[in-house]
Amino acid sequence: MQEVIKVRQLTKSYGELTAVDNINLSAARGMVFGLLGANGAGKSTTIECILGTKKADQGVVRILGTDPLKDRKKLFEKVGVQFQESSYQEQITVAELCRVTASLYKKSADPFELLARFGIADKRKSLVKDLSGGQKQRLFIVLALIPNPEVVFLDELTTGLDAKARREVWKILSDLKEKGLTIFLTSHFMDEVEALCDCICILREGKIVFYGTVSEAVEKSPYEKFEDAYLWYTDEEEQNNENI
Ligand SMILES: Nc1ncnc2c1ncn2[C@@H]1O[C@H](COP(=O)(O)OP(=O)(O)OP(=O)(O)O)[C@@H](O)[C@H]1O
Repeated sequence: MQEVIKVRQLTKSYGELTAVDNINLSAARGMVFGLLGANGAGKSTTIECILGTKKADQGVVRILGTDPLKDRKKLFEKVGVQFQESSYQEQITVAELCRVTASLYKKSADPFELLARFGIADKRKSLVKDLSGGQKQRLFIVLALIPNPEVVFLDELTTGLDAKARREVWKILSDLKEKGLTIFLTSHFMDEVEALCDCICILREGKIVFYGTVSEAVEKSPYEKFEDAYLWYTDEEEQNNENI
């Protein structure tokens, strides 16, 4: 098993608040790993510390065996990241943004083939700011895949997508996974997590409250449906389990 993402004893605080509290996780090649938790649980902070865009207070992170803080250049070609809208300038078209992004990489995928796969090829000439929320979201996944990455980080994967588009995105990601892509995602949709994730980690107030497969999460909870189990793990009042 090739460990593509390795996190050991990662901790990050903002002043008094410990946003990520001593977490360990591991994702193998070709795996879809889901980082879950309620708003404010620490998902984005964890991803930023893994990517090295935020400096952790403590812990070890390796992506493809490399320290992201020390060897950013080496990882740049191999890691795709879905950024949020604010990262882009206002007056740029979809085609321009795709071309500029592709020009940054030695072996980029064909951006127009990706736009077609994600059903937004007809928007090439539109300004990014004029796209609908769901079209933007699809574009941001396309941009993350342009490097032809070995591992991709997708934060709130299909937020804003309609039901059909979500299914299409799941299918494309499943195909890429079959080809060996490692996918690290966050999502608030439990049907999506069930459809895609091989392994999940549920955070509550920065701590891991469950780590394993979706079916194990259900088995170790008092519920039969994953969404009910998930809510139980994330609810401070209700649960008092010792899964970790
Ligand atoms: N720059 C910051 N300064 C101070 N506190 C922060 C900062 N960034 C995040 N936090 C706090 O850290 C905690 C974890 O935030 P984080 O954004 O990692 O959560 P999240 O799980 O990604 O949430 P969401 O699902 O809402 O995106 C929250 O309580 C948040 O308010």
